Amino acid sequence: MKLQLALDLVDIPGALEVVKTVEAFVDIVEIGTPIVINEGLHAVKALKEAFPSMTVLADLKVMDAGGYEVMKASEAGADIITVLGVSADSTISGAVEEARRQGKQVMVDMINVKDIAARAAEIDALGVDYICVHSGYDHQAEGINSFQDLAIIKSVVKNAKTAVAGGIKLDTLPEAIKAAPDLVIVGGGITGAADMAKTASQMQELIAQR
Ligand SMILES: O=C([C@H](O)CO)[C@H](O)[C@H](O)COP(=O)(O)O
Repeated sequence: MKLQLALDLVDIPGALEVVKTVEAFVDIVEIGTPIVINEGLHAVKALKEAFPSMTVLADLKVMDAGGYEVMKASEAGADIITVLGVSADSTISGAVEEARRQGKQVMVDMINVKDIAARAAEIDALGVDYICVHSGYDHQAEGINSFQDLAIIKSVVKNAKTAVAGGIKLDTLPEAIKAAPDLVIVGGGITGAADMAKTASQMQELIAQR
């Protein structure tokens, strides 16, 4: 099981500063959607240039033109690009085809998918690399988490790796770990901690103990 740090509410210098602090304790760094909106794919490029050996995920939440957007993110240095599970099969397949051409990976974000089991099975058959259940900021504000959805996708997904995201903190991480995803994604649970490195290191310890 791997740990992904999601960077959302920072600018490029702020993102690089956080990664410098926690790089020893995270496996993947995500340039989150808010950063992409504020800074564009320059943020992906800056992170990859500063940390060339780090796996970088661009959280573009692609909804259309999957092939083109995966191509642009790949050119900027992204290793993994997110596409929405609610988008058309052709968008997801286009993203997968382009990712294969570029030697990159596609993560499908299941945010707002109504029938998680049925859609996860369909998406798994499209050859994506990761399927991620995600309680976004708006759902988190309503008190919704994704732990139950994680158990559901674990029961239907045969090929893709599974991931979980959305409001995970040090105290709720054990619940996520229990369902054995391949990847746990944490944003504010690390970036909002008083000691980011200590928190990320404690998270890795919990993951190692499973
Ligand atoms: O994808 C995210 C969100 O939709 C904002 O774009 C976050 O990166 C994801 O939820 C992880 O961050 P936390 O919820 O703060 O752990």
